[in-house]
Amino acid sequence: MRYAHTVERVRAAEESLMRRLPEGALMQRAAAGLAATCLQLLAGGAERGAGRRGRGSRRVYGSRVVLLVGSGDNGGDALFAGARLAARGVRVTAVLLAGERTHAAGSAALLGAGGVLTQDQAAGLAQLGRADLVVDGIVGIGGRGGLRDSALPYVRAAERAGVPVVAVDLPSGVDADTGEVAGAAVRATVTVTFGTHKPGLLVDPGAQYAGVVRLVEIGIEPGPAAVEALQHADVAGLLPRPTAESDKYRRGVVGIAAGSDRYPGAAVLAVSSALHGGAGAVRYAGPAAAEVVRAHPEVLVTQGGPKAAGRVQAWVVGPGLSDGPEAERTLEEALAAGVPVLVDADGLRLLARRGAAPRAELLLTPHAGEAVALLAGAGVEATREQVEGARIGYARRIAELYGCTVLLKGSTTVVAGPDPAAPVRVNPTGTPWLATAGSGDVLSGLAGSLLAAGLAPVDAGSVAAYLHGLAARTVGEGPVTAAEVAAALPAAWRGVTGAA
Ligand SMILES: NC(=O)C1=CN([C@@H]2O[C@H](COP(=O)(O)OP(=O)(O)OC[C@H]3O[C@@H](n4cnc5c(N)ncnc54)[C@H](OP(=O)(O)O)[C@@H]3O)[C@@H](O)[C@H]2O)[C@@H](O)CC1
Ligand SMILES: [K+]
Repeated sequence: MRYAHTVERVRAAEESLMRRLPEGALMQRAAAGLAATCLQLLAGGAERGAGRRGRGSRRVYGSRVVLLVGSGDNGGDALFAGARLAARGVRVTAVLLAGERTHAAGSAALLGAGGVLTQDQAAGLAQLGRADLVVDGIVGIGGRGGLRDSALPYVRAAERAGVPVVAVDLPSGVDADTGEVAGAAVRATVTVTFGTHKPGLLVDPGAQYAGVVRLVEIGIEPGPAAVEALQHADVAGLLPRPTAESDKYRRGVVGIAAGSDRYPGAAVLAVSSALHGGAGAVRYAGPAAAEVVRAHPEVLVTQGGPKAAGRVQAWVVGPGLSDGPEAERTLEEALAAGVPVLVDADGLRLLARRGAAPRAELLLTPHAGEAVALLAGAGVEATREQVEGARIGYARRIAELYGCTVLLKGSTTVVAGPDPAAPVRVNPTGTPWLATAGSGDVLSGLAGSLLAAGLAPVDAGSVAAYLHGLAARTVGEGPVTAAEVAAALPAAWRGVTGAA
């Protein structure tokens, strides 16, 4: 598992550790880790961005590094790392954005190692134009709001230079706790973060600015995490494994109530994905029964609603369900079945109209637009942009309002359970190619299968998102169809369990 902690927890852990260490020891650990990454990039390491200087900048000695230095310890880290680089023969210029308020010991260390300090904008911009690497030490976990205007010309010049940008702790302008970006932020090639990940590095939009994230251990123990991201081994541990005694009922039977005369394809995709998602059997209830059985003869179908379908261990209700009294009845019957229920797509809009009625075994899988409808159903106004900009907070909010688990789909999918003290899961395997028609139906069928197999809603949702992303990548880097993603699920599954 990869964990991320709030600024509050990082600060508390830092204070407790600093009391036991000589002054400045933590900053030296941070600076050493930061300098190591910079040296690797200058030497032409694997993460090097599109350097326009080619072979010439592969040498460390004589290369040029510009530090953008703000008023706090984030700038201090940059200055001490700069001193280490200067000691290796790098030509280091620190552009001081906060004048007199710059970290004094850091400035002295850089000067002592042969580096240069400047507060002159023209000189700073000229240096950026010649840099081989830029270090963003403008602001770290002490930051509030987006980048300030005074920093913008430098950040733009660094972008124009087209050289690697290393963010210190987090890209300046990204909110450490939420990943929100108010206005502009630094776009980093690599972010070197200290002690623990910050939530804003793992969730979009912040994650998009962070580039490759490297964690430097500095010895802090920040306690319970705010955010966690599954890794292969975690997923392998959560996936159900049939035993010799397993029959289809023990493996889990999932019911799919999806599709309509207008949208039969949603039913076929959700069923296809449920079949590939490890369920012992799939039952289908709805008007697309003929299409479903033609595509998947092994599925037990009924034209009626969930009540007519027979026993299942979980229901998926909503994809392509359309609107109207029949759709409403379908949702009611699934909710009354007394088993875990995943509600998606049209089902979510119907649920929003009924308003919040807390149910722990419910898993809602909205995208941002459906999240807005769910919020409105509980009397909370928000726009799509607001939801997309602050995913963790809104997923938590809907989970709290509806007393259930919420999987908020999007550029970073996040899963929040009803317990506000538990960490939110963010999915690390997403790919923009998954933003394709029918992709959500595939995710629903898979998560429903996992619910039927007995996974708790948070696990079913986060494991499904993980495999869904991996499956898309398995198909290849490039356009994928939802049907291809569903077909690639077994390979993604094997990739995870085989690697564990
Ligand atoms: N925690 C740890 O374990 C360790 C932490 N370490 C390091 O310390 C860093 C935290 O340092 P910090 O506390 O000095 O805060 P920091 O982020 O430098 O900001 C300082 C000042 O910036 C200002 N400011 C605010 N918003 C702004 C904006 N948008 N744009 C521009 N400026 C803005 C604001 O001052 P203001 O101008 O508002 O008066 C604020 O007071 C941390 O990220 C890590 O790098 C490591 O050394 C080792 C271990
Ligand atoms: K920074």
